[in-house]
Amino acid sequence: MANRPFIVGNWKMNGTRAMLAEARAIDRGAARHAGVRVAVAPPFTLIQALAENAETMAIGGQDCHAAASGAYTGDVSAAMLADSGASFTILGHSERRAMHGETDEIVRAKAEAALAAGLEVIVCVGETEAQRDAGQAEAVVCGQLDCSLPVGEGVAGRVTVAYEPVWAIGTGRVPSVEDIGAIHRAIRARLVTIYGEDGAGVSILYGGSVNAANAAELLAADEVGGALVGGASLQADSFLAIVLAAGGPGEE
Ligand SMILES: O=C(CO)COP(=O)(O)O
Repeated sequence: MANRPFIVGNWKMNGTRAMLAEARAIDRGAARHAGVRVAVAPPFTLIQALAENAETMAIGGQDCHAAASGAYTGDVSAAMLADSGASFTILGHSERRAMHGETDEIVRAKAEAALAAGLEVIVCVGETEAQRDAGQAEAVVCGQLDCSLPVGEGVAGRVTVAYEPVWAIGTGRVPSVEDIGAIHRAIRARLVTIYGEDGAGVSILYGGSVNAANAAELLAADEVGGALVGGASLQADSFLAIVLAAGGPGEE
């Protein structure tokens, strides 16, 4: 059976307790669209408050440390995320790869730690504009999959891949539906190489300037199993419009 469409809001470094009402509105909307799996990844400081109030949506982190505990000032472990009520974490976002020097190897170590703590993982991959212009998008993305995905028995069922072309994040620019389909097909083929037949069941999300107006078209591209949404996830209205586009009419 195909997975439910998966729509994930990545709040990045946005949100204080003033956002709790918005989160509640998203959760109520998620309850009306049971055909869609809805999740929000707020900053660490809001995970517990959102998780305590969420009835339908899943709550996750945006990163975790690879170690279980220790002298890592400012970091948060996967077990701490789980303890706060998170059920998943995003890993290897391009902003962390670029601004925090996260390599594929670091992302894989974090993913292994997250799985060990009982979390699901959303592993992000994506090429820069220069890499796309050089015709390397597919090779870059497949290399990231090869080296940053966790592997092992039963792992594929707890992994989601998010394809986020770096040049489409926060820019309002999106690849053509054909280009999204082509790279998602390549990702699917690579997932099958990595995970065998279990790779066919891994959800692949598209991320990068997804909004209420373009969601239906982007979500219809080949092998797109949902969306990882930044800016448009910060308001319940625009985020729920994307959820609606993913699942068709709800009960409203
Ligand atoms: O990076 C993203 C989600 O992880 C995408 O961000 P935007 O939707 O703001 O482009």
